[in-house]
Amino acid sequence: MPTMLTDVFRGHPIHLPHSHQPDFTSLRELPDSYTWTPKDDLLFAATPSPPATGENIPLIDLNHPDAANQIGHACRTWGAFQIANHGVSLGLLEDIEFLTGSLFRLPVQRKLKAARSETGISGYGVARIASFFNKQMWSEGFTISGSPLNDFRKLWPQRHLNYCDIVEEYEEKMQKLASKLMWLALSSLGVSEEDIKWARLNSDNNWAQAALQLNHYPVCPEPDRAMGLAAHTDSTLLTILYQNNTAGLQLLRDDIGWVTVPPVPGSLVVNVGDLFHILSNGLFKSVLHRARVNQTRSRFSVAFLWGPQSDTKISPVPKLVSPFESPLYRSVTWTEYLRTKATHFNKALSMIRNNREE
Ligand SMILES: C=C1C[C@]23C[C@@]1(O)CC[C@H]2[C@@]12CCC[C@@](C)(C(=O)O1)[C@H]2[C@@H]3C(=O)O
Ligand SMILES: O=C(O)CCC(=O)C(=O)O
Ligand SMILES: [Fe+2]
Repeated sequence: MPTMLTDVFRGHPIHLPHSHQPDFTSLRELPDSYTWTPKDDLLFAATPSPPATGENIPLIDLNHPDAANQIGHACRTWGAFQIANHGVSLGLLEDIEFLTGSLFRLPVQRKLKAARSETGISGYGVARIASFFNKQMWSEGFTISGSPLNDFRKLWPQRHLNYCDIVEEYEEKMQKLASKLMWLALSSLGVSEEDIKWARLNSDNNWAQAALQLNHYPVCPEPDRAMGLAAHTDSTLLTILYQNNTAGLQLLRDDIGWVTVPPVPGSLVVNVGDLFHILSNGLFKSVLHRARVNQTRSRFSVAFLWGPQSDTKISPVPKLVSPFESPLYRSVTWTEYLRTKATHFNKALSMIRNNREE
């Protein structure tokens, strides 16, 4: 039996201090445990932010006839892009933003009723990657994988069914969009469905798995010394992020440093995850990103983390591997990769990399 995403961490417990979550609104000063220095994260001060160069992440109109090539170029250079005319209605984006806001505005004791367990994937708590850092992040999260019914019933005894409908519709639309984006990006490399039949990544939409990560970054008394979500790559094929109209997401570009993604109302941010980097034999960049916080506005984001069915082996597309070299990576399922990431964090990719003779 393939492991469902909901069971990925069964037998792989991780201890995260959800219950020590402070009441962010009452803090007038940044506690020491929330104060970050370059010692706590080597990338903390990679460059001043925002950078002076004015380089911006591409905004791609999905109705543009050259959208596939623009997406391919963005995946190779930035590992991310924003999209307009994506077909997801403004009403649905507003609904998911409303749901996210009302979830995080609940009293902390209520949120803790749906706390993520040590071996679970779904529920309320700090980011999974928190265990790799000495300092706490200035954020709270809620992960949905599979039906949110049980958790939502605990959070909103009266209104949970409405909210479940919103999540279901949002996931359905995101699933279709993610599949479309993947095929557009692959087509820019000359890869067709026929070329990777073995991976069962066909566009019938029934093969994928996903998690929805709701993030809240409260107003922070000392944003320059705090970290909303520390630098990481996603384990996904693709991640589609909706951010409310408040800046905070930053991408790391090798030669520039941290670049802030400006919120464009109604648009969505897409980033390449580790599995797409593997599938493209390293051509698409799994971009390091993080979230910073600010002193005046609280920020919400909703990440749709999208990957293959759990028993699907992902490996570099043979067409993209030179006949004189071995593929850059060994094959791996999403389950195997998530477990490797849960133990080795940012070393996970290098652990499945093939050693090549130079
Ligand atoms: C499917 C998943 C990807 C994710 C781990 C998870 O099991 C559910 C949450 C996801 C998330 C969201 C915030 C950043 C991240 C690194 C984390 O700690 O939890 C990602 C994980 C990932 O992409 O590896
Ligand atoms: O909130 C953001 O801008 C980033 C969120 C993110 O990276 C994630 O949920 O994986
Ligand atoms: Fe992320």
